[in-house]
Amino acid sequence: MTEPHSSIKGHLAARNLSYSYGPKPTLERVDLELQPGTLTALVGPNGAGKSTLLHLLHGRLQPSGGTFECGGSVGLMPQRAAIDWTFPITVRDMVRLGQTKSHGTTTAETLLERVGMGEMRGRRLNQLSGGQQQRVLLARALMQQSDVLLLDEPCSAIDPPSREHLLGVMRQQASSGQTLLVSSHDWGSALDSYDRVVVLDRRVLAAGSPAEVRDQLNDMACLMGSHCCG
Ligand SMILES: Nc1ncnc2c1ncn2[C@@H]1O[C@H](COP(=O)(O)OP(=O)(O)OP(=O)(O)O)[C@@H](O)[C@H]1O
Repeated sequence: MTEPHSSIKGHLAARNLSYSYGPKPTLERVDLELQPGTLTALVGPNGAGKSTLLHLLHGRLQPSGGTFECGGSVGLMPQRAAIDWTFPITVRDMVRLGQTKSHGTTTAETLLERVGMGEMRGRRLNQLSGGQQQRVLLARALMQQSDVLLLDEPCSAIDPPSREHLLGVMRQQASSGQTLLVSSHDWGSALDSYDRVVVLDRRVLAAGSPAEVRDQLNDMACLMGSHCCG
């Protein structure tokens, strides 16, 4: 007998998902499928609805239409701007706040080492640079040990070596079976860091491997009369 998708750990499927903050729809009939152990980029212009989609999938917002199902737990790494960095705690305590399982098998120290912040575990949050804040947020998100992890712009405002480091950590997570969906402003060859890419602008405009998505967008631009396809 075929196993229903929703019971497969780390599988997530959304069908016709819609959401509006006001009279104008923010998301319209979004379909999305994430396979276990994959790293997917969610890209689109400012205001495309990327954060809104992540909050729907995390259960913080209720969809106005459509359904989604997920096999297992869902964690979220919020945008850096959503955090009060003046809160008077250390880096290590901040990461520990991510622990949602009472018998978690990983420690804040281990995760801080993985994101390259081991030596800064005793620092106060208000002493961190933007890139260091992103590393701490990733470590805190990994503390949740969720089956699916949604990351809201984890690579914004960081230097290229830090981006490579964080993407390397995300890739290791996917290799060990976690499903990751990463909202990003990456474009061009930077998309090749991901297994799959979903392009969102209120609706899903394209989805597939990085090469397939580039082709789909090129075809669309050609249909609209742009000169992109040479
Ligand atoms: N709490 C809110 N109340 C009303 N409108 C909102 C709210 N949050 C977001 N919006 C609007 O919904 C739309 C989608 O916003 P969202 O933050 O999901 O987009 P995004 O793709 O993540 O953008 P960015 O890349 O700039 O972070 C935008 O027009 C935004 O102004």
